[in-house]
Amino acid sequence: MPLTIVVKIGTSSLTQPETGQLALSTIATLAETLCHLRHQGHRVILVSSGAVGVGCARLGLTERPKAIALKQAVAAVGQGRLIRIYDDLFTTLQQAIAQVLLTRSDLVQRSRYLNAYNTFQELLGLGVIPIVNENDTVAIDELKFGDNDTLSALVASLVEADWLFLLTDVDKLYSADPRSVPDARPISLVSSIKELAQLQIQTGSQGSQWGTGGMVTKISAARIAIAAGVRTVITQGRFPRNIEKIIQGELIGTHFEPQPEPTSARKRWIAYGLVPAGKLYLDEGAIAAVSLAGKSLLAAGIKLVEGEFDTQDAVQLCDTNGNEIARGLVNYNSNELQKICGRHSREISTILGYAGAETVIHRDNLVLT
Ligand SMILES: Nc1ncnc2c1ncn2[C@@H]1O[C@H](COP(=O)(O)OP(=O)(O)O)[C@@H](O)[C@H]1O
Ligand SMILES: N[C@@H](CCC(=O)OP(=O)(O)O)C(=O)O
Repeated sequence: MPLTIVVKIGTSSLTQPETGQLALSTIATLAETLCHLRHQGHRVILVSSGAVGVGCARLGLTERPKAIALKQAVAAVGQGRLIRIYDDLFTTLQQAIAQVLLTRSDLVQRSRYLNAYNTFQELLGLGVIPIVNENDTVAIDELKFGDNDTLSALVASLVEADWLFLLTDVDKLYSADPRSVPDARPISLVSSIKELAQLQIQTGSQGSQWGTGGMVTKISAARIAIAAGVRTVITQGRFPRNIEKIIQGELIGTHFEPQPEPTSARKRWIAYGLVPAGKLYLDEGAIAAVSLAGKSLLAAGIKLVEGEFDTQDAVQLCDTNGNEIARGLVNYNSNELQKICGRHSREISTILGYAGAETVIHRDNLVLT
């Protein structure tokens, strides 16, 4: 059966750690592997980092720039070179590729989200391998994926992929960073989001010299993907041929089993496509109603409202410590909610002077995170 496979490769696997130069043999083997998967009839998307790393090598910069404008300029230099290298390799293998550069705002607006979906379907239907990266040169801070682990999970969720491979410079996930904790325990299988929380994995604060997110963004990417029903694997980028072995059933790397009942596409868009504009802090009764009983959120259970937002914006629902439990689309703006929070639904029309919706967030627009 044809599978949809998303492969994400990080800067740490694309470049040589000592020099920052491209790891050509890895990239060539990756291209061969992806072509092989295409020949077997599978639909393949590559999410490739490396624009900033390659741009730095091209310009002789010895470390990743911190200033935003410089990073954006460097990415513009690197992305062109990166795609040229991919195009040369894939052309040799007679495989068409496409460059797809996305920003967060492309997934925020529902019409653009659906448009991105249609474009991916069209490319995959044509047998093309889309090569995706964040459009670093124009992305602004508030509307950024920030890291390609998250981007790849959102793409995998968008196209409802069967597999997401996160290729990196460690062979699998460990209980702690194996670089600083040599006896960290390797983890081969994570069978649910609940188990992931119980494992209490230590990730340290950052990734390798050229990587951005480290393991923390891979774990949150895995959560997004498995909620969408995508089997996710963290494995070593230096051995791209392992992808085929893994699909054939070998337990290489760390596998995250997909949730048996994936969240619907619209709810995934609410949870991960949209950027939340505010926070609602709930009391215990409201948390139980929303998270255990699957009910809508009423004004009475809201203790505090944070941020400025409009009707139909996405907000985070949190416990009193600020831990997020859900996201949803609000039926009231932040000014209205300041006035009605903690109050019974029947009081709303008197407080506001007009009749509003009975629920603050209807359960159809609410998704547990
Ligand atoms: N619990 C952990 N298990 C494995 N690796 C970890 C863990 N915590 C932190 N790391 C670090 O994450 C790094 C990979 O992240 P990163 O450099 O961002 O890679 P990439 O460029 O592939 O996205 C590894 O080199 C490793 O040192
Ligand atoms: N978009 C950036 C990559 C961001 C990123 O997530 O990098 P990495 O942690 O190496 O996967 C680039 O192309 O340099």
